[in-house]
Amino acid sequence: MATSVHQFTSFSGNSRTVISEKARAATFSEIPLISLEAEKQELVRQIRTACTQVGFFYIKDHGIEQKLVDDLMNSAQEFFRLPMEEKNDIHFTKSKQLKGYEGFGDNRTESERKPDLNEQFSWGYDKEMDPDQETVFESDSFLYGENSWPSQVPELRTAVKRYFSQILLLARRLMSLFALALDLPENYFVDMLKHPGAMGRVLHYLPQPVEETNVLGIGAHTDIECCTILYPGEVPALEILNPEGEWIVATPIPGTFVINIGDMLARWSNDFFISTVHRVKNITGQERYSIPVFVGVDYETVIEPLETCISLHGKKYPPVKAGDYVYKRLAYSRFDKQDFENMLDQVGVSK
Ligand SMILES: O=C(O)CCC(=O)C(=O)O
Ligand SMILES: [Fe+2]
Repeated sequence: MATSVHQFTSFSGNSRTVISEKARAATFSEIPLISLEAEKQELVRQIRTACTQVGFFYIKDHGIEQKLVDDLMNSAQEFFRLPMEEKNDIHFTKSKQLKGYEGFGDNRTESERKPDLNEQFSWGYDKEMDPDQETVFESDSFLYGENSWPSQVPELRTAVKRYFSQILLLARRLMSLFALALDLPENYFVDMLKHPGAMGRVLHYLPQPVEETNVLGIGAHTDIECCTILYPGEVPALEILNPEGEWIVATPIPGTFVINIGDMLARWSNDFFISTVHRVKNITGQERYSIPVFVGVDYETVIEPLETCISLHGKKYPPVKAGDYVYKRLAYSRFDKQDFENMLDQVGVSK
């Protein structure tokens, strides 16, 4: 049996053994590379294998132009270069939906709540950015609020809109493939992506000391929503925990996105799809930027293990409302215990 250096327990209560703090490079067979232009049945087969065995995969032939990514990266970098006081004008604590700027150490993603060595700019779904928008948009969720944009860099808003609108289309495409991979009707999840609880962010990581694991770009965690569509930039620093308990580096492959399953889809599929533990350890000596988009369903949706996935183990998770689940998780890593509880009271989410 492998010697454990560390035990990692995710928010869902699943526990994983880590056998070494040091990461090694991944081979392609460990993190599959999937072409979205593959023949449909074959594509669904590859997606099912990736989601049930790895929880992470690269996609190519996705149709998103690199220019949209570059424009967003450039304007976000311009924002990050602003003086701290100006960035703090849109500090996330001023937004009920926790959108806007988060400084170094504001976020404590890891279960032991060590501060993350990154700053970030976040936005949420807005129907103006959605090419497939419903004409009627009705929701009682407070999470669909205004985004916080920096007045100093107006092009950031334009670049986000252009990028996010294309990513939303890709998100619906991926979610229909996930439905097929779970033997559900193709539109099963897409019908719950009418005004999806999707959020995007640009992250800026500083280089960190080579063998320091006490401070990480992002501490070990699993993602909250159904899946994440990540543009990982060019700097290799994203590490994923493989079934043997080793950290392996998901090296960026030009022209691809990294897709991973999050806890919402793991819960929905009763852990048939794996929400894989990952972290960012930037020991390259270079600054790093990445753009994850977290794809969640309409915030009103109740998520409960699917009948098609409960035969072996029964239902492993109680039902949760998507918006409550997301908010609780976001607030948990951003506030201390007392403030966290006050925030939940204020927005009416049960503890
Ligand atoms: O920056 C990355 O590569 C990953 C970011 C991440 O894991 C997250 O924001 O949840
Ligand atoms: Fe993540």
